Amino acid sequence: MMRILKFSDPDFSAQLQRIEQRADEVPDVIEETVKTIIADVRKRGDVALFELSAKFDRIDLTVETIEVSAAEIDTALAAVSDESMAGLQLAADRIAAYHAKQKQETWLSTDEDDVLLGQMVRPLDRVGIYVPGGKAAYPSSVLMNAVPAKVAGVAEVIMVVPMPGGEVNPHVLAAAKIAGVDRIFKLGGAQAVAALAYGTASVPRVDKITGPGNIYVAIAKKLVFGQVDIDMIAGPSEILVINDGSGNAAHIAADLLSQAEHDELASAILVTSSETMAIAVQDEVEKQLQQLSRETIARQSIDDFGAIILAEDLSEAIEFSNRIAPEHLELAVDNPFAILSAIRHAGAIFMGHHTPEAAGDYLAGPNHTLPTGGTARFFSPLSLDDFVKKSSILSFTEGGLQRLSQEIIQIAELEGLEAHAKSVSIRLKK
Ligand SMILES: NC(=O)c1ccc[n+]([C@@H]2O[C@H](COP(=O)([O-])OP(=O)(O)OC[C@H]3O[C@@H](n4cnc5c(N)ncnc54)[C@H](O)[C@@H]3O)[C@@H](O)[C@H]2O)c1
Ligand SMILES: N[C@H](CO)Cc1c[nH]c[nH+]1
Ligand SMILES: [Zn+2]
Repeated sequence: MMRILKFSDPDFSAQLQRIEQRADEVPDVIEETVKTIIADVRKRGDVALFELSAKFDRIDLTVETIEVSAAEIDTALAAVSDESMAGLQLAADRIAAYHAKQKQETWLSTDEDDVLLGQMVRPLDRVGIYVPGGKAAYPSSVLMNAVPAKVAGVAEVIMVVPMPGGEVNPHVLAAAKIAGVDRIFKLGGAQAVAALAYGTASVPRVDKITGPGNIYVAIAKKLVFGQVDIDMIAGPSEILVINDGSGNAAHIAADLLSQAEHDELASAILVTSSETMAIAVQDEVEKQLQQLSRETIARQSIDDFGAIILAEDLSEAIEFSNRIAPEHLELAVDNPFAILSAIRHAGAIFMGHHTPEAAGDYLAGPNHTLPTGGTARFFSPLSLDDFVKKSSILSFTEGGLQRLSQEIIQIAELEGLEAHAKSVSIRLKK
């Protein structure tokens, strides 16, 4: 049973601690495993990948089979219905259109006649995208990562996806084809992240790794940061629903379960100012849980990291949500736009009673790769910015340098850096 708690209940603090430490404590236990895996891949390359994939994904890989072949892609495409292809294409088009709006242009400013300044935007050369595939296959995650990379102009997109038991998911490969992924490797978990970060004989080293994954993937990304860039920590899914008593309990329960079914470590929370709604959602969750094929996963997530919280009013609910900084925040209230400005931290905000989180997961357009574990306090959703980098442009005329030279020399002398000062003074007209 999903528990109904008030902020003043002693049980509430205990549950809040579990929820907040979900992202902190587990890594301590698992970090050593991930470190060992990364070190092994660095040292033994492909051989380590073959052994680890056999161990964790029950798949026998060789140099010949580690990469998905053109023939495997053709077989997959033949197995996908026209309707599924059309659905994936619609999603890809909407994601591309949304992300195209995020494009930043190279600019040069001529505010000062004798000094030209600007910023050049360039796509990354090679990006690795992690597509989860342990407990479920995620064609949508292929699109959410690869489409923006291609819109940004990334030359080479390398995808890794685990294929447990050697099973190839045709929809994942179809999504990769639609999105224009360049190469696909049958790798998952920390070993896939390590291969992308350091490169092996088979897997090319990338400049940046993006994409969500389970706790092993999230920690591996954290550990290789610096060797490569990463997007964010996008770990086990989360949803927090703020409700004012309006709306439909069955809809709210369905939205909570839509994230709980991802992972035992997922978190689903309702904060409502209505006791009637709290009880109705509690009943609905129980009813709907029993109908889910992934009931065991969803139930554990609900028991361990779920809660229905009874708030005094909407302000109390919003304050709590800002503390959690959820990956997905649903404002299931009559007038969501009236409270939007009070929301300080959330990966994505779903407004009103007709915007289920699942619409954002699949095809609304915004990215579904979002910060989790409270990191929405400082991380943003995956966006076009993740696939480009910028160079500053500086161009002085002789007169421009003359005009600003005294201050440059002055600051160089303040720092005691003589050669810096001289590099300017040597150019000045006597
Ligand atoms: N935030 C987002 O945008 C987003 C999007 C989609 C999915 N998700 C999340 O991604 C996750 C997907 O998880 P998943 O497990 O289905 O797939 P996954 O691909 O992330 O993880 C599977 C891999 O984990 C590794 N692994 C499993 N058990 C291990 C162990 N004991 N030791 C070492 N390695 C081990 C294996 O190598 C396996 O290949 C879920 O938590 C889901 O909520 C998040
Ligand atoms: N809700 C996930 C992000 O946390 C994304 C996803 C993919 N498929 C279904 N859902
Ligand atoms: Zn989802």
